[in-house]
Amino acid sequence: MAATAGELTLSSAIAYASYTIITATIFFISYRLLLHPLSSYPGPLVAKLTGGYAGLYAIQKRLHIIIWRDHERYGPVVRIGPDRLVFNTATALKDIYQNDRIVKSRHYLSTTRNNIVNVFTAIPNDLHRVKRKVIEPAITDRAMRSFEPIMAGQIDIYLKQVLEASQSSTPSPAVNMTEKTRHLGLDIVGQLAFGYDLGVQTREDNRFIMKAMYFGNFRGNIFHHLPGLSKLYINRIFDYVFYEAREKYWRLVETMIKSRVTLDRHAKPDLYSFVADTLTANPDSIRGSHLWLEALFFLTAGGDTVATAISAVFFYLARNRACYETLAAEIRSSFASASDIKTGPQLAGCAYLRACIHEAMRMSPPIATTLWREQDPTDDQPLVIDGHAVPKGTLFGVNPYALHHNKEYFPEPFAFRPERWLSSEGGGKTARTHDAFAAFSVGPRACAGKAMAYLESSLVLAKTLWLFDFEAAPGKLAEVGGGRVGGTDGRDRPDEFQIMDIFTSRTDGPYLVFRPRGGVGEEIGGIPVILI
Ligand code: HEM
Repeated sequence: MAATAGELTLSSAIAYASYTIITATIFFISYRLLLHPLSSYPGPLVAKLTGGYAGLYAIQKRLHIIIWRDHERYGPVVRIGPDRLVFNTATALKDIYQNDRIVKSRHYLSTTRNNIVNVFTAIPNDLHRVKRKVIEPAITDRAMRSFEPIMAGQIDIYLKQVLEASQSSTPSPAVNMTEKTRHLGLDIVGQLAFGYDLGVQTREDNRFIMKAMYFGNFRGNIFHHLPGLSKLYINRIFDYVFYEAREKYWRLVETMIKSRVTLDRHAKPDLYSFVADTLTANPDSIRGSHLWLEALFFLTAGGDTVATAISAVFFYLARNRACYETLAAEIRSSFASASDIKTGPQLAGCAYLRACIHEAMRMSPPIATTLWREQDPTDDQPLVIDGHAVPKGTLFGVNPYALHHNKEYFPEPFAFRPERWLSSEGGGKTARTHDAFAAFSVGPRACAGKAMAYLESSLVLAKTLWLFDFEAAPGKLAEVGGGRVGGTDGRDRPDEFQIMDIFTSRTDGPYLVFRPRGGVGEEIGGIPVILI
């Protein structure tokens, strides 16, 4: 039967549409593979075509492993998305992060509301300098010396709890160090921000903060890698699902600020005492104020990261007995009592302690995500990174986990060897090692809280080792935190402390069993430490 004119028109329209779609697809694929300014850079085929490659692994919280694997396959520069390059050398680290012609990627804004920014999300370098100058004095070495007694008070609570666990058989004496150090980290940063007692170590009621931070970071990391999502309806879904946790958290931060602004600015050695003149907040409209925005970031930056570093050291010490013995000997010969452990030449002289902290952060960085950067939009000069011309509009960065596992800088990258950080290894190797250390990033946008991170981790580790001996918990609990033999997701090394990359790193374990050291005649907050 002959086709009608209407049917002919419809089938021609379908055929026309199909040809158009096929031609556009072929053009799109050819462009991204052959004509795109980054087409000459190696990388997985799917990554050259779509940002979904990195996005998917970001959702799976293991993009750091994939980037490391891709560098092993494709070399020191990899095209990890249609418009993204990751580099894997110390030279690139310097070229990117210590370069005034480079700014943070525009996608940092996808985690802001109404484009109101804080020190972390300010994109232009001059705006960032202003913001950094405001908060930095609160976390310098000097500020830490005033804050140290308060930090030590919180650490005493942690030590008492470890002591109690060591003396109990029900519940199990095993302590989950991720949980313990995270509680401690939050209590310390609450004190540091607004002299506020969050009481996370001792009470349940504020522990929801960890969940709220988790979702905030995870969402932010997904948007860094799939920025289109932040503009879609899915953002509202995130808001809806996590509304309750976020709202509760925001109310708590409001309470913290309100209770602090009523006191004299010098009443406590906290962030507020440094920023009160510059970052004012009207008690009736705290949300959205600059003080509020800085506080939200400050609490996450300080509360989430140090715990990962400390748990990682515990994990690796429990599995590397020779390192444990060396560190214990250093600490126990440097101090006369646990209460002597404080900032000073003795603590600064504990080189092996510092080496253990470095080595643990090398293997399991507390921030393992690529910190994306781009050329300043106002700069029109050609940009070269590690000898490669990088077209404008490209996002680029170095992934800390991948660089920290690059054999060029760190032979046997999956072995815990604190000695690699000590000058006694000789041959100028340590300078090369330090040049490739990216845990705190480098340059003007590097971590402002380094002094606090080293102080907190040094005090916790040194005091713990002075007072206790410890080992991995017996049975299955000993495996928590490590990889699984035979795993196909890149997490197959039992002796590697696994991190879930959600911008900051999430961890679990290690579970440890503690034993108070005999004969040290020590007290923690008035409780005698007795060998049982
Ligand atoms: C082991 C612990 C820590 C690690 C590994 C770490 C790592 C980092 C990294 C990699 C950045 C750069 C982020 C980016 O470029 O997007 C950063 C920024 C920052 N960190 Fe830390 N951090 C730690 C602890 C702390 C602590 C305890 C504080 C204090 C509360 C802090 C405050 C900050 C601030 C204010 C920034 C923003 C700096 C700026 O943009 O100028 N950090 N941190």
